[in-house]
Amino acid sequence: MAFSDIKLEQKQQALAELRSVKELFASRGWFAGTSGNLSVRVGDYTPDEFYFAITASGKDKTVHTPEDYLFVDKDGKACEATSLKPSAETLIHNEIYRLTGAGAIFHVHSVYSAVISEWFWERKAVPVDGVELIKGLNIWEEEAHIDIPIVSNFAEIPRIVPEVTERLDKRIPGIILRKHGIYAWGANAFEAKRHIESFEFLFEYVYRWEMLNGRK
Ligand SMILES: CSC[C@@H](O)[C@@H](O)C(=O)COP(=O)(O)O
Ligand SMILES: [Zn+2]
Repeated sequence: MAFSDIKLEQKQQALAELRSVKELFASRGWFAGTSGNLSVRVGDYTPDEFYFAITASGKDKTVHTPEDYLFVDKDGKACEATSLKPSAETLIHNEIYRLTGAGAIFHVHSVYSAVISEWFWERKAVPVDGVELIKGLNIWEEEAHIDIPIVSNFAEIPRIVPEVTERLDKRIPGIILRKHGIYAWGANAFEAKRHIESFEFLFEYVYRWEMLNGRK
């Protein structure tokens, strides 16, 4: 399927979803200092051909402008003539879509995710035990244990991609970049939002639990 074959309404819907999620996350203070990026996939999917709308790089995500988003292909290249640059982290979105076929991917920076990713860096995963909001990740076993993978935060994004390939766990709809933030995805924007909110809750829980226990 060529990008031009995708219906205009579908593209407009993706942009409307991005706009409303961006506004909500901004109201929570999740885009400090222009950080964070969001994307929603459009059209049919195969691992070799897909398209998505993504936030343009370096924008103030607390405001709406006509230059907030652009469409890119499976290589992260713009689908239409534009002076906008896609997010600097577009290749991470590309790899997550390629591996999972997700419908939306959201990335935010939070102090809790950054602190606990460093705290658990040696084990390369944040462990969470039996917390109810694990069910928000669509994992329904009682007293489930999950390990949320952490990958390196290299300045060159292409160096991060192979770690995402290696560490992404299809049962867990998220991956943490060390001292950076969370990527969460889902079949659509509704699910990706539920996942990122659940992760952020779990990070704060784990942080507070570790503090309470005075772990060394
Ligand atoms: C300004 S700090 C954040 C960036 O380095 C990056 O991690 C980020 O999340 C936003 O980059 P962007 O290129 O705007 O998508
Ligand atoms: Zn980031």
